[in-house]
Amino acid sequence: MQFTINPNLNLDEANQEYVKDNRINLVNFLDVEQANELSEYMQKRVSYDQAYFVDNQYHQTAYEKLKQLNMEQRRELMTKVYQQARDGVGFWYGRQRIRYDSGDISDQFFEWLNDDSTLQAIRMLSGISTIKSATAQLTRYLPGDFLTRHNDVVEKEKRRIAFAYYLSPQWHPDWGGLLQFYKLNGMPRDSWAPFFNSISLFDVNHVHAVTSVATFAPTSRYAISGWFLDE
Ligand SMILES: O=C(O)CCC(=O)C(=O)O
Ligand SMILES: [Fe+2]
Repeated sequence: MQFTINPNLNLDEANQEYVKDNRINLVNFLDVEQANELSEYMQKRVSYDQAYFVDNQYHQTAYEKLKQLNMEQRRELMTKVYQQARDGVGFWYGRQRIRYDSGDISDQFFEWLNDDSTLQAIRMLSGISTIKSATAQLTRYLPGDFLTRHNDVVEKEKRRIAFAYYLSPQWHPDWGGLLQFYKLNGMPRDSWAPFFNSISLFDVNHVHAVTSVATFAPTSRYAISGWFLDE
C-alpha cells in the first residue's frame, strides 16, 4: 500500500506551529482508508510483547507467556512494576517490532516513513534539514497500561523528533492514554489525546508521559511510534 499524507496539510503553516514550541499535533494525518487498514491490522493481526521495567531493567515478554503466570506470580510481578512506577520510572504496555521485509502493512508503512518524500515533509515541517531516517514500533496500551514521565533523548541513536501516530477508532479523552507534557521542573502542562488518525510530533527533549488508560476504557490505545533520526 502507498500511504499519502492529507493533501490539505500545509507544511509551511505546520512549520510555523512546530517552531513555536518544537511540537505539533496533526489531525487527519493519512487518508482515512489507509488509517482504517492500519488500525484493523494493529487490532487483529499483531501479537504484542509486554514491555515493562522491574529490578531497574527493561524487560520484554510475549503477552501469551505472561498470561501463563499464576495469580501469585502475577501479583509479585505487578507489585514490582507498580513500585518502580511509584518511584518515577515505570512502564507497562504492549509493543511489537515492525518486521522488515515481511511484506505486511506495518512493514509498508515503515518503508513509506523512510521514503525521501516523507522524510522531506518532516524536514519541512520541523525545519530540521538533517533528518535522515525513521524508526518505528507498534504499541498497544490495554486498560491500566502506562508510561511514566521521561524524555526520549538517546544520544547514540541521534533521535531528534519523536512521533506517535494514533490508530484507536473514536478515542474519548476520559479514557486516559493521554500524551501528557511537563515542564522541566516536573509540573504538568497540556496533553494531547490519541485521536484516530492524528499524529504527535515533538522534540525528544520534551518531558512527557502516556497517562494510564482508564480501567473502564472499552478499547485499547493503539499507536505506531518512533523517532526521526539524524542518521
Ligand atoms: O504513544 C505516545 O503517545 C508516546 C509514546 C512515548 O512517549 C514513547 O514510546 O517514548
Ligand atoms: Fe517517549
